[in-house]
Amino acid sequence: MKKKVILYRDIPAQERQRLDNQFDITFFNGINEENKDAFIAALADAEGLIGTSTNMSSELLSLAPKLKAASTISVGTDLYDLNYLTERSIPLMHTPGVLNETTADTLFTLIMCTARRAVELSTMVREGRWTSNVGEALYGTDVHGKTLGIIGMGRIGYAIAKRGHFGFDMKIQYSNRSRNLDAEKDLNATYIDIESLLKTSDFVCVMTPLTPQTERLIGAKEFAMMKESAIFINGSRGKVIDEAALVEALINGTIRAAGLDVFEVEPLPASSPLCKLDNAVLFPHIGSATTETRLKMVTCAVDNLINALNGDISQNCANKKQLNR
Ligand SMILES: NC(=O)C1=CN([C@@H]2O[C@H](COP(=O)(O)OP(=O)(O)OC[C@H]3O[C@@H](n4cnc5c(N)ncnc54)[C@H](OP(=O)(O)O)[C@@H]3O)[C@@H](O)[C@H]2O)C=CC1
Ligand SMILES: O=CC(=O)O
Repeated sequence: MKKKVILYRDIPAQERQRLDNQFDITFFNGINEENKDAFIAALADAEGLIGTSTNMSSELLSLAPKLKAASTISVGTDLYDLNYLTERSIPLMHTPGVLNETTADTLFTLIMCTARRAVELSTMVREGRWTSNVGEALYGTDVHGKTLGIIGMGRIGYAIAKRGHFGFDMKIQYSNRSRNLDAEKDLNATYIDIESLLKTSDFVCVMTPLTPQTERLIGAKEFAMMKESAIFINGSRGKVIDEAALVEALINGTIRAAGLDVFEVEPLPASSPLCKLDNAVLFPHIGSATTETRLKMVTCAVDNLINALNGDISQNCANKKQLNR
């Protein structure tokens, strides 16, 4: 008999077929108030879960007593209660690596758009407010030759730094809990403490995972440490920063601008004060959102689930160490 698996996000047909070949699939196109009861009912028999963008609390997961493996179509694992899964010896599979370059492209787009005020000035043109040559009040700031500080120099941080170093002749500095020797060797990156990084970087880019240690890592105190000319970029998770403090910093001129792909609440409500600020560039969490990369992520997540339900968690298991397997 095929194992019962819940697919809670629509995926391309060829990948769906691969799941159907192996498992008895119950499909939900996202979980919402209307289908939540049906989802909860399906959890009772599910041995596998695959999808993304739904908060999988321990409360919800406790309704899946037969669960053997979960596979998230993301590298970030923060939507799952990893400790709870580990207590139950359930592996959480994720998709590291396949999205590094695309996500770094997105983050570099935020760097360029904020520095050159691309969205603000494009809007000016579209609205017929371009009436004379752009003067000093609307000048941008250079990216090339500046100092890029990366908080969270992991796979994606490295790919962003690579663009800065090779493409824009930027000086790279970074802050992690441990050193990234590849970045130091390949990109001449300097390892410094977070406070020094905040004080001396022209661009501060956050790329850590969301964990209890990184929640609200950057708040009012940290924005105050940054240069007035600094541009702040967040591609990690919204809760890694204090969003209200960022709004204050942008309004008060504590820092120059911010480029954000992630928010405390997603989708970002249009009523957010961020939406009123010309010096904030806001993307709808599109770090990895290209056709090519999203397909690679789905393929990876499907492989991961098949492997995990066959007892192989050697690749891409987020809690492998904790499971001692
Ligand atoms: N916007 C988007 O669409 C996307 C967002 N993401 C987000 O990016 C995150 C990072 O992905 P990825 O690069 O693959 O992950 P990695 O694990 O490769 O990198 C994370 C880095 O953060 C560092 N880090 C962890 N905790 C801390 C801390 N407390 N203080 C300082 N540094 C810390 C780690 O180094 P060390 O352990 O030495 O501290 C590591 O270098 C994901 O978890 C996800 O949240 C990912 C993809 C797309
Ligand atoms: O935010 C995206 C991810 O893959 O994590």
